[in-house]
Amino acid sequence: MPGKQANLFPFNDVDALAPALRSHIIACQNAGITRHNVFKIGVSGGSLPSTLAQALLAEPTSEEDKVQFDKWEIFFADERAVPLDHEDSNYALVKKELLDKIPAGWGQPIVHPINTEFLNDTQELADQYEQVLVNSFAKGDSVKLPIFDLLLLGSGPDGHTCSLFPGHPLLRETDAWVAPIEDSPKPPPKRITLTLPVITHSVRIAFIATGAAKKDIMKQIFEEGNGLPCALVNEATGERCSWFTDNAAVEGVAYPRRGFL
Ligand SMILES: O=C1O[C@H](COP(=O)(O)O)[C@@H](O)[C@H](O)[C@H]1O
Repeated sequence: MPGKQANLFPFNDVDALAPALRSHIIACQNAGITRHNVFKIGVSGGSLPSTLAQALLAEPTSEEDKVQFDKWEIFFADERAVPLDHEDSNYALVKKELLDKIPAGWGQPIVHPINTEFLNDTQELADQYEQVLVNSFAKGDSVKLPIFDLLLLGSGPDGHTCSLFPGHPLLRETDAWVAPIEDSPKPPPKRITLTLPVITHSVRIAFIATGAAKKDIMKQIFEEGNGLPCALVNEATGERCSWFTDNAAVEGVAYPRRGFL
C-alpha cells in the first residue's frame, strides 16, 4: 500500500500555482535525468496545456530553474483519434499552447504524437502507440510496465482522467499499456489512453485542476472516492501523487491541505 495520502496543494490562482508547478516539474526532470539521462513525461489535453505553458515558458530565475527541453521525451497520456491538426487533438493543443512557443535556444523536446495512419482502427492506433512506449521504455528488454518520470493529468468534471471514465470497463484493464475507447461519454468518442497500471506505476503524478466548476467533483474525489478514476489514482499512488489546484476548485473540500515548499 502507498504511504500517506495524495498531496493537495491549493493556490490563490493560476498565477500563484504556475511557479510551484514549474518547480515540481523541474525537480522531476532533474531526477529523471539523473536516473537515465532523459525526462520521460506524459501530458494531457483539456485545460492542462495552458497552465503547463504558463509554468514552463516563464524566464528561468537561475541556472537550477532551467527547463532542459532537449532532455525531454513527451508522450500523450491520452489522445483523441483525430488528425494532428484537428481542434479536438490533444497534440494540436499542446503544440499550440507550448511546443510552438518554446524560445530558440531553450532546446527542443522529442515528442511522440499518435500515428494518424491508424485513425480508422482504434485498437491498431492503441497498439501502435504502445509500441512507441515499448521502444522507448523497454529498448529490447522485456519490462512489465513503463515507468514515466512524471505524468501530468487533468481531472474532468465527472472525475475522469486521461480517457478513463467513471464506471467504464477500461478501468479494469490490467495487461495493455495503451487501450482504445470508442464510447467516450465526452466527445469525441474514439480515443486511446494510458491504462491505470501504467498511470499508477509512474514515479510521480501531478494533477492540475482549477476553477469553481471542479469543486463538486473534487469533493467526491477527495471525500468519498466512489471508485472515480482520479480517486483510484490517488489511492494507488499516495504521496507520489500531487494535486495543483486553485482555492476555487477545492472550496469546501474536507481534505488536508499542504503548503508547497
Ligand atoms: O477529454 C479530456 O479531458 C481531460 C480533462 O480535461 P479538463 O479540461 O477537464 O482538464 C483531459 O485531461 C484529457 O487529456 C482529455 O482528453
